[in-house]
Formats: sequence, C-alpha cells, structure tokens
Amino acid sequence: MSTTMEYRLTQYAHGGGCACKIPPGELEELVKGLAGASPVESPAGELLVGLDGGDDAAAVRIENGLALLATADFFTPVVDNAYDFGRIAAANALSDIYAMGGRPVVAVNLLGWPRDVLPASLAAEVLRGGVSVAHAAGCHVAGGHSIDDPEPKYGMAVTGVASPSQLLRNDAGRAGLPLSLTKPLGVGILNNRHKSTGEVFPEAVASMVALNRSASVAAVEAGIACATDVTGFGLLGHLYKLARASGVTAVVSAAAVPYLAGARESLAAGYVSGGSRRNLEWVAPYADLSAVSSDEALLLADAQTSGGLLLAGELPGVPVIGELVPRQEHVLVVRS
Ligand SMILES: Nc1ncnc2c1ncn2[C@@H]1O[C@H](COP(=O)(O)OP(=O)(O)OP(=O)(O)O)[C@@H](O)[C@H]1O
Ligand SMILES: [Mg+2]
Repeated sequence: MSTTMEYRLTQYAHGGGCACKIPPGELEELVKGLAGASPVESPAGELLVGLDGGDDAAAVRIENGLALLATADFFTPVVDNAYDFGRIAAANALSDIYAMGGRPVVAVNLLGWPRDVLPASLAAEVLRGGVSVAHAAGCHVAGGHSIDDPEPKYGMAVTGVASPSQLLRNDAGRAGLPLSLTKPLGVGILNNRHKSTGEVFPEAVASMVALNRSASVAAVEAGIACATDVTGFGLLGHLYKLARASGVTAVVSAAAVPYLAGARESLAAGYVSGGSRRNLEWVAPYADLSAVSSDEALLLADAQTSGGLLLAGELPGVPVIGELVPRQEHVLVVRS
C-alpha cells in the first residue's frame, strides 16, 4: 500500500477545501478597514482592481500595456489522496487568475504541515500534484513558504498578466446579460461525504482538477467583461457579490443549474457542510428564495472547491443558468 493510502488526509483537518474559508459576512467585516488605503510612497503601478469589489485577484497596471494580477489561496485537505489534494489546490489557486481573464505566469507554494504526525513524503506528493497542474497551465512554480502546522494546508500564491481592457471583473455585469456556469455544482456535498465515509467520487475530483483556462480564454475572446469563479461562498454567494458589485439583480433558474451525479442524493442523506448553510444564511436577507425548497436553496449555496467560472455572457456549450436584470427589491431571485 502506498504512503498516500495509509493516511486519510481529510481526517487531519477540521474543514476541507474552500468550505474552510472564513464565512463571507465575517470576511467582509474583517477586511473593510483596509479598503481605500494606498501606499505612502508613490506606487509602482496604478491599482485597477483592489479590495473594494471583493474581486478574485488584485490587478495593477504595469509597463508594456499589461495588468499584473496577484492572488493567493490555500486550504486544508479536501480529499484523502495527497497528489489529488495538491492538484485540486493548484487548480483552485490558478482559477482566480482565469476568473480575471488573465494568464498565470509564476506561482509559489504555500505549505503548512504537521511534521510530527504526517510523513514528509506525503507533503512531497501534495507538492508534486500542485506542480503538475501549474505546469500543465504553463505556469512556473518557483519557490514557496512552508511551516509546521497542526493541520495540513496547501495552496499557491499566483502572479499572472492580463490585458487591462479585457479584465473579467465582478462589477462589470449589466442588465440583460445571460448568466453561464462552466462546471456543475455539488463538489462541496460530495467532498463532505468523502470525508465522512471515505467513498471516492472520481467525477468530483476530475471537476476540481480541471483548469478554468479554456473558459477564461473563450470568455475574453467573446468580449465578456464580467466573471468570477464559484468557490467557497457557493453559486448564490458569489452571484450575490457579482450582482451587488454590478448594481443589478441576478435571476437564477434553479432547474437550469447542472449538478454532479450523487449530489442531490447526498444532500438528502445529510452531507451538507456547515459552510454551505452559512452561505445561504448570508445571502437570505437579499434573496427571494420563495420559489424553491430549502433543500434546493442549499444545493445552490453548496460551498465549491475549484468550481467553474460564472460568466455574465454566453459561450457555446456552456449552460445558461439565469440572467441579470435591472436592480429590484432583491439582489438575488431564484426561480424554480
Ligand atoms: N486577509 C485578507 N486581507 C485582505 N483581503 C482579503 C483577505 N482575505 C480575503 N481578502 C479579499 O476578500 C475578497 C473575497 O475573498 P475570497 O477569498 O472570497 O475571494 P477569491 O480570492 O475570489 O476566493 P476564491 O479563491 O475562493 O475564488 C477578495 O477580494 C480577497 O482578495
Ligand atoms: Mg475567486
């Protein structure tokens, strides 16, 4: 038996993947004091996207007509397999660059490891998985930082570039645009079940490992200006942020939203994460959820890890799940 299989990585973490993010309301409270502040010394470039919109990555205009993108993501194990955990964490970290319409250039690893409990060979597997995905994305991995930590954690800080006029921003949504979603939902529920039972869901792993690169390139080529990736705050949480930042209302057709096989039945079996419940509680005051059951609303709020791109626009082969309309009483409206 390989080292990876002797240890169930998810059992060394209190939460898993993006579900271990600080809840959205708490996070906004925490970082609100930082908004508006700027460097005392003259900055090296104009800040194009900062803290204000809660966007996926920071963007600064640099020389040669480029925007420099910076983002960091790390979390506790979302699956037991160390190599897959590494691949998922890297795909998730790279995703924020794609969600801005950019190209990743160089990444550095962020590693926390319980050295007394888990072998270093397992950490090496995690890193190997991460590097394989970054390299597949054409991104260098050129350093990192590693600490002794009671819980295993892994992710990357990624630097990328984009065209300043072609950024996919949170706040560029306009009434009349369709909403498209490039990956099915449900990985949160399935990961929670995996953590409880050890059952492996290959379709969920394949979805989390998949890069958002081609969707991002296609979106930029199609002239789409507004996008985000669907991660820990779930479809409803990220869509709420996008609609709020864009000054519009987002209407979701629940029946049009795709799910991974097994997600619905796992919800019925009780494998919903606390993070998904918190997501729903966060958006509820701003959402009209009267047309759907509480189970359906929970599915829509499922905390994703390395989820797809949510686009204000349409791409061939990508399901349309709703539309943006002029701002109404609610920022979010869910139809059956
Ligand atoms: N500790 C922090 N200090 C400053 N800003 C933060 C901090 N934590 C999060 N943020 C900012 O808050 C906003 C929301 O964070 P969040 O992690 O949801 O965004 P994200 O990077 O798109 O996430 P994800 O990787 O899950 O897609 C982002 O703009 C992020 O940069
Ligand atoms: Mg994001």
